Amino acid sequence: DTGSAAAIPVNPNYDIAYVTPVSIGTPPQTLHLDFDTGSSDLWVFSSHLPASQIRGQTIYVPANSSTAKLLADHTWSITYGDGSASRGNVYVDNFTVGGLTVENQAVQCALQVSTSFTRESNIDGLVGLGFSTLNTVVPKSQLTFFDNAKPHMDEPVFTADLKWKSEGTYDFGFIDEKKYTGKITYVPVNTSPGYWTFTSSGYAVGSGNFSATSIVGIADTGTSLVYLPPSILTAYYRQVEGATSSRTYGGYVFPCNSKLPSFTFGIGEARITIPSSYISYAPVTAGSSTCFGGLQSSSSLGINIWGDVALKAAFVVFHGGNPPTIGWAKK
Ligand SMILES: N[C@H]1[C@H](O)[C@@H](Sc2ccccc2)[C@@H]2OC[C@H]1O2
Repeated sequence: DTGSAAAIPVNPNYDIAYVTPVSIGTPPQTLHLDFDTGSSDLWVFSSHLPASQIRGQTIYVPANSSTAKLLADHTWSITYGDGSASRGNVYVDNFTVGGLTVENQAVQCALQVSTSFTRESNIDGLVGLGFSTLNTVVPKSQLTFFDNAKPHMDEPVFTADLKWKSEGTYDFGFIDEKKYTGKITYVPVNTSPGYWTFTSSGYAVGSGNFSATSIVGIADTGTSLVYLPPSILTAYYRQVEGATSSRTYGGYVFPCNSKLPSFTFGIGEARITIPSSYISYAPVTAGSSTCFGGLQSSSSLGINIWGDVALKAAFVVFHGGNPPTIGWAKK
């Protein structure tokens, strides 16, 4: 089996997150979910939520699906890196992404979501594509859509072709040669943390020399920005006129009309360059002439994160073989 579905920016001006249409149940209910390689719960806004927590999202109504079955006495509760959270109960149902169907997929229904989810009216839930060891369902943890689909896939892979301010694609079960140029460089993945954790071989700021240094980090489609060690941030932002690390805005900001260098990171011998336009991320508040950077410090996170700002500069292969690997190509 294979599948292919759109990755649509939730906001026309800034790539905060991307959503992908999925079908759940019988007859099919279409929701737009945030595919997240940084977590492993598949959860949806549901008919179990209080109306006060819903603001335009589409809800999944298990009662309207003839194939939905409650997983009795199972619950889940998750808190994300940005402090957002949700919790609820669990059904299994048919789950289809871009023509690829998994029967009896655990669909975690929200009974409670935090305000940052309520505020994001274009996200109807998440599809965790991290390793199933991170799934929060108790007493029995559940498998991700990828783990359930893998045995039926032509190849045990999914790929991310995210794009700057435009619609990209998630493909499942195949690698589309038309979506990238040159070769795909694969590097090992450490699955123990439960994320797609890999080691980058170094970085360069603009046209500067490449600094060979191992950077352990995760590829996280659910995180908007790139979070790296402070030393790398200093090296980057000292090239940006008027850049400062702002306590007010919680990160590096600069005048929106400042000239920004590109940022290159290494994957083995290969190099991926993030264009400067991706790094001038967004005005700190609507209409402001101060902009927030797409590269920020990971010092408060305890983990380096290659989020959408980096991922959309590449074609990324999440290879679920034994052992899993991650592949990066220019496009
Ligand atoms: N893996 C990421 C996850 O997808 C999001 S959850 C989320 C929260 C609000 C709005 C949209 C998504 C959160 O930020 C970083 C990390 O946790």
